[in-house]
Amino acid sequence: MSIRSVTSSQQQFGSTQDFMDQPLSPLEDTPKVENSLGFINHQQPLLSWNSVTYSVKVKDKQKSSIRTLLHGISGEIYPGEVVGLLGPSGAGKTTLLNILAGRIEGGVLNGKVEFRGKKRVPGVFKRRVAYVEQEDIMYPMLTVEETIMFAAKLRLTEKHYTQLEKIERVANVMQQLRLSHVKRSRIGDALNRGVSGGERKRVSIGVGLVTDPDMIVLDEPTSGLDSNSAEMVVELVRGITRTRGISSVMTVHQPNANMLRCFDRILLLSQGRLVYFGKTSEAIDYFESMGYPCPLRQNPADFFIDLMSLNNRSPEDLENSKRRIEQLARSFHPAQHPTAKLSLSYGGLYEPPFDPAKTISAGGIQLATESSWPSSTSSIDNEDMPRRASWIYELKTLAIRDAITTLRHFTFLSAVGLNSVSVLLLLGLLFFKLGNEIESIQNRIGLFFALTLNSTYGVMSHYLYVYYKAKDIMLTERGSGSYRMSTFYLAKIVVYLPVAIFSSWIYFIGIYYMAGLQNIASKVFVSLSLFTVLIVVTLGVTLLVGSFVGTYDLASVVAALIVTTWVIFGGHLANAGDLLPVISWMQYISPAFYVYEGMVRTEFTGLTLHCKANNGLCMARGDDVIKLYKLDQFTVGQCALIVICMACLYNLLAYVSLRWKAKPKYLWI
Ligand SMILES: Nc1ncnc2c1ncn2[C@@H]1O[C@H](COP(=O)(O)OP(=O)(O)OP(=O)(O)O)[C@@H](O)[C@H]1O
Repeated sequence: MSIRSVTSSQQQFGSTQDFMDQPLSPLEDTPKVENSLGFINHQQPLLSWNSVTYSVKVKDKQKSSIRTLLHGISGEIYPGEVVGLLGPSGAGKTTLLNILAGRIEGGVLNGKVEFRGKKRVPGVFKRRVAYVEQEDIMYPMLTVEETIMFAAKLRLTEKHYTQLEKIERVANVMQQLRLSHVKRSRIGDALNRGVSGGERKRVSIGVGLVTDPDMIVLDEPTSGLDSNSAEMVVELVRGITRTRGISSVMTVHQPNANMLRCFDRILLLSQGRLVYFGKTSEAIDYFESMGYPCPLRQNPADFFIDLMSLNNRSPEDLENSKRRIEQLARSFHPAQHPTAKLSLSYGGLYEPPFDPAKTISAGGIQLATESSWPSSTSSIDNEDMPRRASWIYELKTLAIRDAITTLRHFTFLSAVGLNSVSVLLLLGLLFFKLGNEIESIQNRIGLFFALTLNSTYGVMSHYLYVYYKAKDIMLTERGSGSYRMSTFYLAKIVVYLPVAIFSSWIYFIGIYYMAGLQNIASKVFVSLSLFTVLIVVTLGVTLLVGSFVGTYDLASVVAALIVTTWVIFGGHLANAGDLLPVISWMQYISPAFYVYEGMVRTEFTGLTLHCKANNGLCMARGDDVIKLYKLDQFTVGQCALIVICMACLYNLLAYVSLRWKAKPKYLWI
């Protein structure tokens, strides 16, 4: 019988026997490889945690106090085992999960967590654990296959894995997660149709799995999924856990009975306290022995969560539920509880780690084959092992990924293209054939102002948007140590800059010739170069703003303020030499000022203007215009040098700021 033919509402259990007697899902038919290691009791836990206590400072009505979110939680997880963390909302499931995954920030953490019986070494542990976040944060423009392949390229070193091995590994992961049929489909997002929610979640798992971890940690992998997709995700995790001999731990809000049966053990939390940690199959009997029998035909998970929840319906109910939770938390002692020590008992035997020499099929799916699944890297994962791919390989991989995502980003490219064409037409027609009359002075100056304005506003608004899209993914990937910040930053520059420059050159060159500015190669070159350096400065400032401002909305406001200040002090709106000393310094920190002055000087130098009427205001030489507008404070060479320095400075600051801000500050015990 297919598991999908039984919905959660149809599956009701009243006793341990009912609960365990239900037909197995196809994945539970996974053949058991003969155990050479003996019973699970002989195994060392992969991860163990002892008396974990976690507190944070909370501010309430101007008063700050310490709130303890976890109270002395202990436990362990063995290879081949799936543990579910259950509890009502706010019980501390995610907090505990993050501590186990080494991803907790802030607060005070006490206790002991050991990986393979030793204190965790952050660099090594990060590589051995795949953390699957609740949100599926991936590039929507990449296909399923590309997403997993880029993860493999970034996290499997060239030294230990050939390209062919990576390709085989990706194919295997897709096969295991039943993604092969959608491998060429894009991930998608709210605006672009992509794979389904369940498939997207499985891709997230695949991204972690492709690195061959010892443990998968999943935060609410079923949230937002329909019950069929949710069951499938949990079953697949269970199948993979078994066949590879890894460990899986996940938080699940309200698992239905089928999902619950996928957990070998469950850890029940209430108000940050351990209420039960033991075999799933024995939980009903345990609570019955405590005086809380599971009502007939109720989903055991719902029953457990009801037991652990505060009941706010009346003050009396609240008191009773508090007393119950207190009693349950006090009564449960892992050391005295046999099931908490026994660990995996699936079929009574431990299924050893995945044997690549065997082909294992589960639920009709071939899970792995000898030729295609290299052995775990655990044995070679020591301190001397290169942590990552080489710098240049990493840069190349990130740049290719950025190029693909940028070129497939239709909205972004349309906005950039539309901006180029509309600016070209608007400014080109507005300043068409300026001529050399005296009236053309204002138009020429206005044109250079408009060009600096657009290159700053346009670049900042477009690239801030794409950068924030990539930032969330970067933070997630940096959390698992996928790559260096230097390669991430340079890849962005390598990809964004040509797009920004090329799209800006289109209108700059078009407008230059439409307006009939001085057609001397050296002048065109100098103005175009100044304009280009301004784009580099703007991109640096954009990334700088993006690095220290948390949200895109706020960053847009900050960016607009910066560009407005640049433009106000850019030398066009107010005569550069006539500003009050108290604010005149601001023009010197505005790159637009130097670029504007440099371009105006280049254009007006050597320009002869024709006077129609001799009314005393006639300036026959462009050089006189430069003096009149006090745009002669710096030579063109000095202007160029200053903006080049600014381009280097802002990009360096952006890199340093990004590196500092995006560095995960996790607590380790
Ligand atoms: N950094 C923090 N500062 C203050 N309170 C926090 C912090 N982190 C978590 N909490 C609080 O601790 C409690 C446990 O949070 P946690 O997210 O671990 O619960 P949960 O069991 O995963 O809940 P849910 O199922 O709703 O996600 C919650 O009440 C939460 O508001």
